Amino acid sequence: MAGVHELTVRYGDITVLKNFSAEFPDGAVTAVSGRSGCGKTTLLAVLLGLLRPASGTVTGFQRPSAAFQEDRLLPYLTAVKNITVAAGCTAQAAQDALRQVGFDSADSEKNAAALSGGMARRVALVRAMLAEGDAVILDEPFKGLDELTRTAVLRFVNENRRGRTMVVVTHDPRDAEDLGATHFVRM
Ligand SMILES: Nc1ncnc2c1ncn2[C@@H]1O[C@H](COP(=O)(O)OP(=O)(O)OP(=O)(O)O)[C@@H](O)[C@H]1O
Repeated sequence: MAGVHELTVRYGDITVLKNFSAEFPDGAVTAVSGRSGCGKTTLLAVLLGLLRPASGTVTGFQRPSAAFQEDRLLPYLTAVKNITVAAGCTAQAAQDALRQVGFDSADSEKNAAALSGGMARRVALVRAMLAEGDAVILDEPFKGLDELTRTAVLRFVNENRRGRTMVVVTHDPRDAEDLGATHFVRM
């Protein structure tokens, strides 16, 4: 069972998480919710090993992949390259995946810096889903996507989860349901 135990996280003098514990069952989808600013993204950063807690332990999450709200793409690589470099897949696999989430071949060859916000979001999600690893961590994956695009992305995520443990931050109960969440963490 992956999880965090008695986690305390600080930014300077500000304590964001204090003795926080949660479980993320292996192979299940866990939806994480809570008011804005309560520390959801901070929790994800700890799960990914990007942020060191002041105290507490993290178990599981040996090789997680992630898509953050701000996408974190390499701006001067194409959409396809952003995926192949990080996920270690072929260009063909990246192109096929991008097509499934609504890209045409010209968009796939644009630099990330030239993509719209919703396109960059989709590249980041495809990258996270195609990456090898034992867990997938998604922060508000459908935020700002129109309904048709959301449907395509949702299908792509569900078809490419490969039974991995997934942690999804979302305010929307519909996201949790559509992703098949069976566990819920309220922060
Ligand atoms: N790098 C940082 N330096 C200082 N404070 C930070 C930093 N990152 C986040 N915080 C603060 O930590 C708190 C939790 O932020 P976090 O982004 O984890 O919240 P959240 O629950 O994900 O919010 P939202 O739902 O709005 O995305 C906030 O008060 C935020 O201002």
